[in-house]
Amino acid sequence: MNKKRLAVVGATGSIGRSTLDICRRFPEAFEVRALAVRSNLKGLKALEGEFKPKFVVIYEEAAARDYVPLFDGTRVLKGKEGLKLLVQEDLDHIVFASSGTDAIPALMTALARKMEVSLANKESLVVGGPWVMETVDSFDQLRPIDSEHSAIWQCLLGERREDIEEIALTASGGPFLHATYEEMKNATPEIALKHPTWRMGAKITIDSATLFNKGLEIIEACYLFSMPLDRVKAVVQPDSLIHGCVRFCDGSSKLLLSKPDMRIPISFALSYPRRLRLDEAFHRPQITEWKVNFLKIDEEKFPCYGLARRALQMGNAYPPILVGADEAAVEAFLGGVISMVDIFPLLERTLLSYNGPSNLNSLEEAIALVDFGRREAGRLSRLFSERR
Ligand SMILES: NC(=O)C1=CN([C@@H]2O[C@H](COP(=O)(O)OP(=O)(O)OC[C@H]3O[C@@H](n4cnc5c(N)ncnc54)[C@H](OP(=O)(O)O)[C@@H]3O)[C@@H](O)[C@H]2O)C=CC1
Ligand SMILES: CC(=O)[C@@H](O)[C@H](O)COP(=O)(O)O
Ligand SMILES: [Mn+2]
Repeated sequence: MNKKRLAVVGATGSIGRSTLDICRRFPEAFEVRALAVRSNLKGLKALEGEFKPKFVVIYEEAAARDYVPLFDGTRVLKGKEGLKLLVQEDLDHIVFASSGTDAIPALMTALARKMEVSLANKESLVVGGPWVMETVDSFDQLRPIDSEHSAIWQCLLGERREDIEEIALTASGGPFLHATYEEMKNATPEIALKHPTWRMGAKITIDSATLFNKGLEIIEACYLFSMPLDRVKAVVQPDSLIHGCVRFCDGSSKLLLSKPDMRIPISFALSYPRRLRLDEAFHRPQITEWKVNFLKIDEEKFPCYGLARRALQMGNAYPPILVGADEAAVEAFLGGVISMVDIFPLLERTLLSYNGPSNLNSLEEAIALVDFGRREAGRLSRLFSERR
């Protein structure tokens, strides 16, 4: 079997490390040729030592100046240009596991070059869904890693589009599933960062606590599977054992169940159409341990979920604004500037402050609106904090 030559963008993060763990376990299947990070030089150095990539990309140019590669042969690329150049190299597959929106141009280049892509980064689809999807060549070129989307993708294998009635994503409900409003208002970042079922980066963990993550995932699913909003739902499944469900026109439903471990959807994206034999470290839940318990999302308690759905209905300009606004809002919460319950009004007011066209014509305009959302929510969060 030829080894798949991989690049991992966001190599030092939660998804990046899980991806590299799969590469570590299957050295006969994968060769790690390129690693990209934002600024974590220490983490990158350790990975360079282990995987000996041909080149590394450091997005923050100031940080890149201090990087002395371990091996003479390692090429160091920098900044935006570096990320774009990564796609030019001799690769079979790129994993987009970075946070934020910086890697969208590289994703577009990879897709346009018909390369295989595994996508964890949900912001790319929420911001650029229409343009990303029109560049995708085939069902298996863009392979979702986000657990719910991987589940739906797997449920759809071998099915006809016109037979799908409804798609349902599951939500864990986050750490505040049973909390009161007062408890959420007084929650410290430390409490909000304690996710009940998944270990993830800080930004997505806070999004899970407000259920904004599920709102983003609804938008991600609508674009990815080309489904109208009224046929894409989310339900709470507190154990995170079931990740997604598709209901078909004959009354049958398919569910995908696995232990909550991101290495499982990652391995499927990397090895599709094969499956890798993951060892007992992945503890397959026994059938008698399965709990098929679902709850409705409490939209009053978690208004960020509905706000994201509304944003998609309002036009393709609004999801990018929300993405930028939420980055600023989560940063303000983690920095102690606002309370967790301020995140919703901050996002809503940022959306309302936009008075440009509801529908955009280009990806560049969408990316510009992420910046608008970030700036506007940053400004509003300072006002919120003065009033506290
Ligand atoms: N964690 C999870 O289980 C899941 C995550 N996702 C999505 O996957 C993405 C990553 O999440 P997660 O792994 O939790 O995030 P982390 O915060 O753990 O890691 C982010 C990674 O992205 C890198 N990065 C950030 N900006 C850039 C850039 N401009 N260029 C190159 N690298 C960059 C960081 O580098 P550095 O270390 O140098 O800062 C780091 O390696 C997000 O979009 C998230 O929504 C989706 C489903 C599940
Ligand atoms: C692992 C994964 O895919 C995350 O996006 C997950 O969905 C977060 O958990 P919540 O269901 O709590 O948002
Ligand atoms: Mn998810």
